Amino acid sequence: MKVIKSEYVLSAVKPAQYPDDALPEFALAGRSNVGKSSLINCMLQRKNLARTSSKPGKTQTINFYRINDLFYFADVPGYGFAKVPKSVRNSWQKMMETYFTKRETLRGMIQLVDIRHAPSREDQQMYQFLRYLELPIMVVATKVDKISRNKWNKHAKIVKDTLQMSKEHPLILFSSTTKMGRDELWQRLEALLEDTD
Ligand SMILES: Nc1nc2c(ncn2[C@@H]2O[C@H](COP(=O)(O)OP(=O)(O)OP(=O)(O)O)[C@@H](O)[C@H]2O)c(=O)[nH]1
Ligand SMILES: [Mg+2]
Repeated sequence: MKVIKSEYVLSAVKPAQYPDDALPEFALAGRSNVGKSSLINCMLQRKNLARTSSKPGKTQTINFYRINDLFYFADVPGYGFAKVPKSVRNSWQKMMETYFTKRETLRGMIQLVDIRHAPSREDQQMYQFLRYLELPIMVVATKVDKISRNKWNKHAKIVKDTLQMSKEHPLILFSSTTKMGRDELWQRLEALLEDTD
């Protein structure tokens, strides 16, 4: 996709605040610091449209980005971040559960895992939860630039096996640093946008 226009629209913590123009939407999911906001910037070739940080817990609201006036990316807070108080974590979790289950315009989910590590229990739970929603899922194994090429296949297999990934769902090896996987993810997203139009 040629990105002609990409803009931050708004941040929401509850459904009444979500954009209501009914454009299709793709949401990110993954633990804190895995690279969700970085992936959005990489896809849009924007350095700092979505705010990133080397410290986990940067994204704290659901942030909506509109692309080519055609669809949205929704950036979300990550899970598994121990350093915020439990009450805050619980409210994030509720906010996310509401968003994932109630958002009718969701056309697909991009679940990120870190290629370097076997998916955590929370990653596994998230994948199961997304399957239950019956939306298209793309699993993105990111930070591929951090391991050597001869380990990619082995690590990809660990991701697939640990998540018990369905053959329906693609695993895309990705790096926001080198842009590896960017074209493949765009192809998947474009196909989903065309599918149900
Ligand atoms: N080497 C490398 N670093 C990455 C990659 N993607 C993200 N990072 C780095 O990882 C850190 C976290 O990235 P973010 O995009 O802020 O992560 P996030 O998932 O949005 O985190 P939260 O908002 O806290 O949930 C930053 O320091 C990024 O520069 C990647 O593909 N390769
Ligand atoms: Mg973020």
